Amino acid sequence: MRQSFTKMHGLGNDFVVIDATRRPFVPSADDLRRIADRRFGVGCDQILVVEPASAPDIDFDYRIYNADGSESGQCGNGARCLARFVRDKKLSERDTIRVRTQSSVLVLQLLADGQVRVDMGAPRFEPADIPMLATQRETRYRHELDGATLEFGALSMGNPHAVILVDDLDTAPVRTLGPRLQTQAIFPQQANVGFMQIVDRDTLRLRVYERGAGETLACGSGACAAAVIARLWDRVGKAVTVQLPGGSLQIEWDGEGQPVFMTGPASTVFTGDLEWFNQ
Ligand SMILES: N[C@@H](CCC[C@H](N)C(=O)O)C(=O)O
Repeated sequence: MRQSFTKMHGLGNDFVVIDATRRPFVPSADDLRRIADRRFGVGCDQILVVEPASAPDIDFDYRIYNADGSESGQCGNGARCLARFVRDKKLSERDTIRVRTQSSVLVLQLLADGQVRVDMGAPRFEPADIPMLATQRETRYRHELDGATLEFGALSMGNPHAVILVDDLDTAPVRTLGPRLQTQAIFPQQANVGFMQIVDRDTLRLRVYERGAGETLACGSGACAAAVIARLWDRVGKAVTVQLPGGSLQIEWDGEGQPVFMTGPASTVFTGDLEWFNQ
């Protein structure tokens, strides 16, 4: 039997989305890498799978796989695409749905203008929750790397993030320092590494070297992480526009213990069938 899929993107962070509500989709890591391959497969940063709800208070389970076959507990741009997908495929008629990932419950709201607003949950800062090997929570962590002291903020948005402040995003060492910091032993599950430039109190610029996918055109959870860290460092207010290479997201955060809200677009590109995927 063929496996149908929908190709979608959120600001150029692209996805293969699969409906597993009626028939299970149980891919191996090799299957996932093949789907994500931009030459031998469909090509994407992440594969998103919609599954039947595993608890009464949610609408769907939402599984997230990176292009390298690893699984994550969070994908913000994917969450917006999932809301669009569920509506377009008539899996739900509701404007607001609750989905459960490996690590979080997210509330997705389809807005009248076609954008999607996501309650991403509250950021977690305790090192054990990120997870990160550190003796105590810090607003700024310092880490010796390649003979220099690197300063960054760290938190979990349901997945681990480190955020580095830079003066000039265009020349930031995203593809060299990103993978170096990502794979340090202080991050036992690795981390998504964001490079953030402050434009003004309402605006950030951001590039993210993602775990399992490399640098992407946008990272929704990374945008939330950057906005939270910038607010903790008193560099922005409670609502910020985060400008990513693929476009902008609106992020709102009321402070410690409160959820982060992310608003942005979700686009469908095409649908197809995986001819080789038989289950
Ligand atoms: N692109 C995503 C994040 C996807 C998962 C991430 N690479 C991880 O491994 O945690 C987003 O929009 O949040």
